[in-house]
Amino acid sequence: GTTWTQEIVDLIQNEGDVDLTQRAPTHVSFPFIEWIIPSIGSGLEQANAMPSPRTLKTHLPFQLLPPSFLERNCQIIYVARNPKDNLVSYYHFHRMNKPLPHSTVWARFCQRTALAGHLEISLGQHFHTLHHTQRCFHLRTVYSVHQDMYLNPKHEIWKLGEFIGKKLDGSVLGKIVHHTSFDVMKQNPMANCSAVPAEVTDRSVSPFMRKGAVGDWKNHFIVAQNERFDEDYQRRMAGTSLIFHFQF
Ligand SMILES: Nc1ncnc2c1ncn2[C@@H]1O[C@H](COP(=O)(O)OS(=O)(=O)O)[C@@H](OP(=O)(O)O)[C@H]1O
Repeated sequence: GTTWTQEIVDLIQNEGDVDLTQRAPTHVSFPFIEWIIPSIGSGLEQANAMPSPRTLKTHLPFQLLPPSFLERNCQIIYVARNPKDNLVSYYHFHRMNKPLPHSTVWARFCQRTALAGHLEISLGQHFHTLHHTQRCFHLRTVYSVHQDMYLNPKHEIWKLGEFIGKKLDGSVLGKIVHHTSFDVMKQNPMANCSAVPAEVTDRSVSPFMRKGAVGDWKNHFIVAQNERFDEDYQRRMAGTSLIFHFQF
């Protein structure tokens, strides 16, 4: 849901002006701070060259964020997704992302990443939500949860607007809902990640915007994987107030 949220935030900041959000691909408008791609450069340098206020992207877990994020009282939009759907999406992302360790077989990916806790995936532990919810209760943080955006996009976009400090009227809200719907975004070359260089992604293996659905995990997990996952989930997420629903 990160790219989705980025497009929503861009439209909120530009008060629904679609032409303005077409100025550049997402990774150019929003520096991805831990990203270094030879043909694009370093996200950190890109961020440093930008005037404030800047909107940045990171996949770093909370404890690895630069301390200035807290010292300077940055606003944080934390994007989370039902971890089963997230794992499935990640699996397909790994298949099409050339620099990442290749894992062609779902059963192996599922076993090694989520269940055995190996750091085979690019961004470390699959569950970093717990750390986050425990540590930043008092910070300027809002949660943007994929399934909530999917089920009630208008409300979630309104909520993000309030957080950012933009009052969105009904027509702007409707416009943002439309332009950030899966089908419209998938056709938008500035928002669908098709501008990411071919040295990084091979979209012939799997498109970046693949399904965007809630509940696709049911097409991948077998019963035993699901049971193991549930056990792990209970253990790792005990104590967090963030609730995901799996029954779709
Ligand atoms: N508009 C919209 N609606 C619904 N879903 C959307 C949308 N935009 C992106 N997506 C889905 O988000 C998944 C990619 O996640 P991220 O953007 O977080 O990936 S990234 O790590 O930041 O590159 C990936 O999910 P899957 O399709 O399930 O693989 C995208 O399709």
